[in-house]
Amino acid sequence: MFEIKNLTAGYSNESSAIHNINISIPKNEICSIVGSNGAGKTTLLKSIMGLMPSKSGEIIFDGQDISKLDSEAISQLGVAYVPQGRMIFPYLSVEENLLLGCEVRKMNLKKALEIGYDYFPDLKEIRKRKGGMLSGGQQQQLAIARMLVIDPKMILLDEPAEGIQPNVVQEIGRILQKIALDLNVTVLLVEQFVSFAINLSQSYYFLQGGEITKESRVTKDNVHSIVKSIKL
Ligand SMILES: Nc1ncnc2c1ncn2[C@@H]1O[C@H](COP(=O)(O)OP(=O)(O)OP(=O)(O)O)[C@@H](O)[C@H]1O
Repeated sequence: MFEIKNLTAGYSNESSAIHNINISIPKNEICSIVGSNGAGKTTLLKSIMGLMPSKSGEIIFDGQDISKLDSEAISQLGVAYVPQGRMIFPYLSVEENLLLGCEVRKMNLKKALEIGYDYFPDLKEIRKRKGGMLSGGQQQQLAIARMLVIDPKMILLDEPAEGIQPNVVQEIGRILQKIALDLNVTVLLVEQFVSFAINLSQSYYFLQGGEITKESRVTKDNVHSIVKSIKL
């Protein structure tokens, strides 16, 4: 179980971008945080990842409070983060981008590439292409594959559907479900593309003005009513 308890964080002493956030995600499930521009989605992910200090609260990963750890220590524990914009290195090839992650974790390079290409076979076809020449969908696939090769326990994704064609988005969603199931990875994604995110997830939270205003498990029976009820 991944848990956030009463988390408050912000960019100045006077105000907070996220207030009193409580979230729990069972192991190997996919959870979405949906919210409009400025709701606090990126702030939440950065707080989890140790990229901005929290003011109060706890973040429990694998039974340990990680809220005071730095980002290096958090990634060593197995939490991987794909930021908005994906951070693909434009002058490196697809394969070089993939191998960069391995350097950090001292992985077996051949095995790491096999895992990446296994889940994203299209990337193998274009492995010599420079990162800057890829489409948005290919970049997102590469960013997720780069996380996979370092054998994460949890993946945080900031708006993975942004700027990507609907059919490619659906394909990425399908692969994320497979990754969570096959590799025992917990996935937390933040999104504005509500139907994509909710359909992919076992639970969701609605973030408005830095606070959670709605939350629920997602089932086959309630998925459509949840999607209809959220207006960004
Ligand atoms: N570096 C910063 N300094 C000061 N305030 C910031 C900073 N980054 C974000 N904010 C503010 O914090 C609040 C939450 O922003 P955040 O980027 O977390 O929202 P978001 O939901 O990710 O939005 P978007 O979908 O546009 O990326 C907003 O009011 C924003 O203006």
